Amino acid sequence: MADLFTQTASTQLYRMFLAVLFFHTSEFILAVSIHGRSKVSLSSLLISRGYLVAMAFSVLEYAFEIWMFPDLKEHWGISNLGLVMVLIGEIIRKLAIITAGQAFTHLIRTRHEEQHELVTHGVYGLVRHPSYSAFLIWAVGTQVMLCNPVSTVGFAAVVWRFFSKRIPYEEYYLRRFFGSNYLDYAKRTPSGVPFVK
Ligand SMILES: C[S@@+](CC[C@H](N)C(=O)[O-])C[C@H]1O[C@@H](n2cnc3c(N)ncnc32)[C@H](O)[C@@H]1O
Repeated sequence: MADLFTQTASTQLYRMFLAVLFFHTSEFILAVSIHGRSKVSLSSLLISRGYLVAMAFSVLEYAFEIWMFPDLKEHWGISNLGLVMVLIGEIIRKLAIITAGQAFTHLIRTRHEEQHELVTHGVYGLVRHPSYSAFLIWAVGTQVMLCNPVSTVGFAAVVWRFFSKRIPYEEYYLRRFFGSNYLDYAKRTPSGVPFVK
């Protein structure tokens, strides 16, 4: 376990800690500034039990591998690629939240509210679900950054599965709210999540 205190481990784990802290804190601050403190709960930090289990697993994987296979963590090209993915994911996600503004709710709307307008500009002109594409890139990036092979595949599979179910549900309501406008938008704009139409 002394291996956990090497320069490599402290740099990689510190980057991971900063990435997670920045992601959730900025998510919460943005939600409060867009919707107001009274409408934002701790769930806006996007921390669920499943998420905590996945993060704990990734740290355990890291500890095990740096102990048993320390050379695996010395692939700095891969680790830095993960850092770039984390930064790209952050930027796209925040652009999506700011672009959608009031339309961006952490819980999927199932009732149409008068002020809810269809957003098709900015990053929403490139893909229909920019914040989900961004989260997928961010989450997988955290594991690439740690050079964690098992969690890289695991995070990709779990996050993809989550969005592959969430997108049809979310779009069912968007079609009800915006009718042919949403259908036209969906025809010309990809979902942004691989293999989800
Ligand atoms: C967590 S946000 C995610 C938005 C989008 N799926 C994304 O990945 O950027 C979910 C909320 O955004 C709303 N929403 C999603 N796409 C939208 C759009 N193009 N215009 C307006 N509201 C949208 C949904 O009604 C839902 O309440």
